[in-house]
Amino acid sequence: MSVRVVARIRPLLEKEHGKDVIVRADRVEEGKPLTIVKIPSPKNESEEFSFAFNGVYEQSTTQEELFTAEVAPHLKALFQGLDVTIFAYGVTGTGKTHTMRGGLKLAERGVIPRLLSNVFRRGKKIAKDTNGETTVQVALSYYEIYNDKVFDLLEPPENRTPSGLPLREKDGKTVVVGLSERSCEDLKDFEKLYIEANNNRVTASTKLNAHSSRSHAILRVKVTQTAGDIVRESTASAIDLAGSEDNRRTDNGKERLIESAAINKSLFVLSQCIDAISRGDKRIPYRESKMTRILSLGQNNGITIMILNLAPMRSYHLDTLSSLNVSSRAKRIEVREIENEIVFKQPPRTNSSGSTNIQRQPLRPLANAHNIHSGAVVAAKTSDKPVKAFSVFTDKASKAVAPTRAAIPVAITTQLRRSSSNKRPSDPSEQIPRPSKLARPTYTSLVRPIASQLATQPVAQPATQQLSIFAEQIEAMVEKKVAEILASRAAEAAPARAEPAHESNAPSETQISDEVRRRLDALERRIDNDTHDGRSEGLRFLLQARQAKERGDDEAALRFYELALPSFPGQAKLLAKIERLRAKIAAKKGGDESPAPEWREDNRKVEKKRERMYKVRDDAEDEDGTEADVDDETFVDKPSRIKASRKQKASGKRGALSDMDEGSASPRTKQLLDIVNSRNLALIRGLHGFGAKKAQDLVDHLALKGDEEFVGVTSLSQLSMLPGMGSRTVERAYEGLTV
Ligand SMILES: Nc1ncnc2c1ncn2[C@@H]1O[C@H](COP(=O)(O)OP(=O)(O)OP(=O)(O)O)[C@@H](O)[C@H]1O
Repeated sequence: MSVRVVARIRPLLEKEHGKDVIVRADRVEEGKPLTIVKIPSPKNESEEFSFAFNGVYEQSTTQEELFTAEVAPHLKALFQGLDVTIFAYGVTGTGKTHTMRGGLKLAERGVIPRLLSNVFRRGKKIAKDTNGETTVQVALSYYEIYNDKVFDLLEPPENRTPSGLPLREKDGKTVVVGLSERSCEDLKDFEKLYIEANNNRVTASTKLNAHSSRSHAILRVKVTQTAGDIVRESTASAIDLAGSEDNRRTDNGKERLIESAAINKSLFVLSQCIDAISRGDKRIPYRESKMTRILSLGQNNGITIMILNLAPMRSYHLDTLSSLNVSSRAKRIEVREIENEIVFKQPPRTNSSGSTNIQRQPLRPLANAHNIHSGAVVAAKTSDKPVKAFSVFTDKASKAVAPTRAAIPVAITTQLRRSSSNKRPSDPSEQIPRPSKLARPTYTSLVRPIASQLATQPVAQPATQQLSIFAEQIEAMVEKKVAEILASRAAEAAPARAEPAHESNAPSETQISDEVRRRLDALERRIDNDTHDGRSEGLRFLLQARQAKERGDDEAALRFYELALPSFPGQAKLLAKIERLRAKIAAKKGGDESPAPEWREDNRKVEKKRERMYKVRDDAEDEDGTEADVDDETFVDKPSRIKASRKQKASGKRGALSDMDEGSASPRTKQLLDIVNSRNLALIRGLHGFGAKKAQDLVDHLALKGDEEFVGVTSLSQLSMLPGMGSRTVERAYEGLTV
């Protein structure tokens, strides 16, 4: 089945009454359901573009109608073991959150509460119909992707680590490591959890939406049906994507602008993925943003429903065209529907009642299952369909041919019809001419003028090559534009910020926490840069344990230390920590009101540790043998990698960089620094040894520096000291440059 894409046009809000409405729903012919969205051409009002969808919902559509038509029919499949994904896509302020979450009143409740209500009802019915032989358990996880970092919404914000939770591929699915999961008994349970969790979500008021979501929110509802020792598990995912926005219209301040850049970038990657799939490319750029990795459009086995939210007014004209363009292509993604395997319970399953369930229960292979559909089986059964996990309906002739620009779905006016030889026969809705001329989905409207400029330039290269250059150019230009805007805003704000110097020499609270955060960030980046083996995962747990201890949350700290143990088996120091924490927690639970001597000792240690952290020494060494920050690393590698690299830095390595800096007039040094200071993502990514992440981190870091009196990176040594850099990286970049 292809991804089902439906469009929902929201009504005018009170303040919008009297505005010019330009988007309307239509049907292929009288008596048929609404499947077309019509919108005038921005260049010529008398021309109208038509976009075909699997369903179109008018302004008057209620929450219940949408749910009943689009989501309810898939509940049966969910209980049959299929995963179901529903996501809302669209420009900011078009009604995504309204559609997914909705209001508190019964009639206004959105897809998510209705989905849960139906899941509980169906679960109860199954238990009743089987006289309790089959039990149905529901567990939730809920997280957001904010500035391309994953944060658990079921945990309080103060538990967040600066770089968020890591992702990992497991059994062909992307999982968030360290995500908590809560079991949910009934709708009341869910509502309490959901409302609380939504308070943790990052939202803010922007000029275009008073309650704009600044993150992508992903709710996963795991349904586990157990009958004797047979367990069937499936997941419904409901995703409320943040909206793309035109920063010329938002008047966004710096923070909103950075968020906006992250949102627009991830949505741009999503549109690139959709394009790549619909072109039949081998390489789909999922990995370029966390959101697309998680969404894995077209790669998830199961049912996917994309709801495109639209605002009907003229003020959204170009944004609406852009999202119509992307979504109408998404319709062509084909997904295999494969049930999750049934699992035979061997040792009794420990189900997810705890607050931390690190990863999905692995599905064990089942030799004698009669109702497993493996990909191959399904493909064999449907021999006329491609074996790939996703594919695009294309004309035979175009299959072997490299896609050209003309092969990409294009918009044409209703007056123009395809010639019969050009028709796409496989999809009836394709009888509706597809729109063209429009700029391809753009990263943000910041780029639109650039994009249209590029789009109208004569095409000299082969079309495929030109498309990729086009995307890269857009990306590079947007990065540059965002950096420029940030820089100019920072420059404007600078005089206003100039304040009298602090009278005391003591660092302020914010300075301190910034410094601590920077160090934690640096450690986390190192973890991120490590390969995703057990060791880096272990390190991450150690980091989380340490942060939990800092907060005084010993139980969480213990949990994380225990989770780290498999990565560092038999480590005496780690075991000792775990023992100490267990004893401490047991003593606490024993109702001992006055702190035990051990407690007091620990508190003193925590105090000491805080003092040390606040001093923000570079050499975070453990002087007195008590638990210090780097303790956790010292039992990871002996001798500590950090110590070794510091020594290196202090001696030879730093010397090498200083040598390169010596001739700061040296063209190569200058060239490298120029590239860095350009903050141009594409250029920085081109440096030897810089991957996408490292380049992005550097650009982000430099953007944040806009706050300070920062003139740019002036030496290679300085560059090597920036978070995530290091002397080796800088040397490699330097050596890789040809002047
Ligand atoms: N179908 C609808 N009926 C009534 N009001 C709606 C509808 N859709 C959206 N709205 C209203 O429009 C406003 C914007 O909607 P919403 O916050 O859901 O947009 P959004 O797409 O999630 O925006 P963002 O991406 O900025 O988070 C809200 O006040 C919401 O209540």
